[in-house]
Amino acid sequence: MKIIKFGGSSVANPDNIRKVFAIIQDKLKQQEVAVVFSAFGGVTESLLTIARLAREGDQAYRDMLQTLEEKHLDMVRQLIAVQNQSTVMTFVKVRFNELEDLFHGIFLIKENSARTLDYVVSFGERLSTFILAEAFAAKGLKTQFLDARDVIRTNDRFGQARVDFEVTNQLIKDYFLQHDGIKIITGFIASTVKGETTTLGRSGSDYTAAIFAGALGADDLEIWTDVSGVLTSDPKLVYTAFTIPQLSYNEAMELSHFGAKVIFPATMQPAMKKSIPIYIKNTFEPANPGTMINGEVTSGALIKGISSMSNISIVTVQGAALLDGTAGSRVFKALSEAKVNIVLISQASSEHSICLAIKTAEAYLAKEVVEKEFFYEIKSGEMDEVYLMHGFSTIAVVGENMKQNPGASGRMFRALGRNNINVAAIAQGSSELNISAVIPQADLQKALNALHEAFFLSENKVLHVFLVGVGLIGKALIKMIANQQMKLRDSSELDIQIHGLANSRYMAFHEDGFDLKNPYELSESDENMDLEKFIKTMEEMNFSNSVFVDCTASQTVSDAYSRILEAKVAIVTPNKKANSGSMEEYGYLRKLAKKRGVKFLYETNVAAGLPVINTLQDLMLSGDRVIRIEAVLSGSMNFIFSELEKGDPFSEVVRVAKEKGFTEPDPRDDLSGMDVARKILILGREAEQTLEFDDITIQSMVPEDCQDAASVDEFFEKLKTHDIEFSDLLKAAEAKGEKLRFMATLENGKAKVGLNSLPNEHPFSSLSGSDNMILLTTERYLDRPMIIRGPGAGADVTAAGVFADVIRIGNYTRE
Ligand SMILES: Nc1ncnc2c1ncn2[C@@H]1O[C@H](COP(=O)(O)OP(=O)(O)O)[C@@H](O)[C@H]1O
Ligand SMILES: N[C@@H](CC(=O)OP(=O)(O)O)C(=O)O
Repeated sequence: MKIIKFGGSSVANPDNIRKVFAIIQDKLKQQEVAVVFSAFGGVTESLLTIARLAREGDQAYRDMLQTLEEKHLDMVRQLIAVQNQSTVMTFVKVRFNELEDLFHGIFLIKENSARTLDYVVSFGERLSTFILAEAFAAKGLKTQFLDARDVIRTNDRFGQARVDFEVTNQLIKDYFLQHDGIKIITGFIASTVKGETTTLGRSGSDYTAAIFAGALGADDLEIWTDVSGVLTSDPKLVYTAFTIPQLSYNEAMELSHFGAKVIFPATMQPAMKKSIPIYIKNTFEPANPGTMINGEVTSGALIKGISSMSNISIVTVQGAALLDGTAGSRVFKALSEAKVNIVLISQASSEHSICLAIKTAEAYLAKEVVEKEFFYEIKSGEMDEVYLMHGFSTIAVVGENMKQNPGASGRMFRALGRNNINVAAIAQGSSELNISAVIPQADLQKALNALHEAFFLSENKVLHVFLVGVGLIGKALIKMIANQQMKLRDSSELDIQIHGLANSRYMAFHEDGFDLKNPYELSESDENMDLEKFIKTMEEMNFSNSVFVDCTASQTVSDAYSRILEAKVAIVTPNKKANSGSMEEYGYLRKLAKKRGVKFLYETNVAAGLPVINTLQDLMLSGDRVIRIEAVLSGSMNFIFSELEKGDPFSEVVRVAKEKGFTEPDPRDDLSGMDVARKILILGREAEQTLEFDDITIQSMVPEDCQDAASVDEFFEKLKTHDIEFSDLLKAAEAKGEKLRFMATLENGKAKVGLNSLPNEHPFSSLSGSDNMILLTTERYLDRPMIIRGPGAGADVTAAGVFADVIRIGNYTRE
């Protein structure tokens, strides 16, 4: 004998039901089965809402009831041929007439007790199961509709009744002996000895199925739902969750107790007692093996799954009175008598306070009953008033292997801490089957994903990128990530996803990550760019391992860095603005990044993708000291002064440089030396020197009268009048066998930027085109300085440098 249960999601509509019937028919080919059904998806919830509206005197309950009746009649029409419909139609209508009377009564007396509500919701399973039994019988199979109230006896704890197994098991066995046909059984509902309707707790149909399996000594029990088994985490919150092939009864119980809704915790007891295996299967993917739950404890992964529960409040009971040995038990007794469920308990060894996680809906009742119990102690000041805090979730990592293998709690709290998630309370069962924590509800999804990554995907780190500035560099970066995505996944176990994109006008987001193979083009159909909103959305998406990539040259964007780092989001940028501002800001950003445990990387601030900043940082970290930095840091200036040697006039060379795209649109931005000054400022700071921009001596290459030229054309006209001066400079250098190079120097804490005449043997003299070159003279590299040379500008090399920084973040965040 096999017991199969189909949940509300499996019977939510006629299409699903046809799949369910196919599964049952398939099973029947192999062995005898009995089937347990829940109410049609969403019906229990609707009945509870209608009852609430009626109690509140809201007439809207009538329309909702009508809609619900229509839904059931429609099921009959769609599942059963017209000629066989009448009995079922009558059954449905009679039940809805009764419901109408019932709700009218609630409407009049404005009361719906737990007893009434149990009766109300029982209609869900009674209606669905009767309709399904008739529809199945119409296929020519002998069926037997069984209202479980006839065989499951419980106490009168309405809403969450306890089963009297002795009586129930006998009644079930007798019923099965006395009745033929395939039993089609209502889940969830039962009755007291007096015949009052009770329920087994929300989602209790799984339990019904287990009760039947236990009573009949079934070979196995199958729970069919809308997911392929118990997953490592709720797939609605963790997209990378995957099916756990096998769980022990204890592990399954623990996961479900802490919120894995896929199976009802109590289900395990009757099955466990008789060692009946439970299979969790997917109605919409029947071939998937799903999860098997049995008595075995398998070795392997440190934990099996992570579950969570929302709408939790923290109830703190505190005061000297608790030091008295009996006070703790008084707290729990008071709560138990009031039927308040405690999700988690945490008590410091001082025993001075107890912290309880309780569903918010029950928290006020908890406060009330505990304060009543300790009325005199509170009055005398031996105990504080019970303190409530709302807006929390519990999160639990579960697995029997934690017993033998230490390290689970370290990994759990490291992952939470790294993602800036505050832990309000912690508990670890003495069985070491679970470690649970209470965290702010707003951080739940982030926490689940961070833990999931830390425990299951540590080989595959996911980085969530938010890219501002989809210009030349930004576009090149997206292309590079797209080309490398597979390789990074396979060889570096790094998964990079882009969730936010913005240019100066528009912005767009993608929860699952943009498809990089077909790059997304921002357009007017997207939202207008609003940096505040961009950052807010990034914060709300609340991913673990988020990286903000700034490929703009904007001061406004760099002004937001502190806020971004504060939110524990890493930053990667070629934008020099933040690092070339005040020394105070430079220091602050570094301190903040360190404090928040995230990286701020900007290798491309200087010389594009050339490894200058990383090299400097490594030298400093390893104890070297910089004596001198000499550098050609402007590709455009180098192009201009090396081209000048060919004999063309200065203004003409500058014009060609502009036409080739080597200069800024207004070449004065390069000729002024300001950009080079910013770069040497940053290098100086990386060399641990305290430098402000104003400390730098800058020799501008823009003649004074050209500075005020209103347009670029006018500038070129005026520049012509200075061609002679530049050719004289060149001639003077050549006469000495030297070359002109525009360079930056830092020595003895002084930085300067300007044109130098250098001997032919100087490394800079060999530089041509738009290359950059940096000479680092340090205590270790004293006789022969370290030379870094290569293309120092261009979208591709800069994007490559940004990409390398992003990958570096992936490696930093790895455990
Ligand atoms: N660890 C988990 N594994 C699988 N599903 C989970 C888990 N945690 C929560 N769930 C949720 O449980 C749902 C199935 O439970 P439920 O809706 O009660 O199903 P049914 O209607 O079949 O009884 C899934 O759709 C899923 O969102
Ligand atoms: N219908 C009941 C019982 C149940 O178990 O439903 P489901 O199998 O859809 O979770 C409820 O919603 O609580």
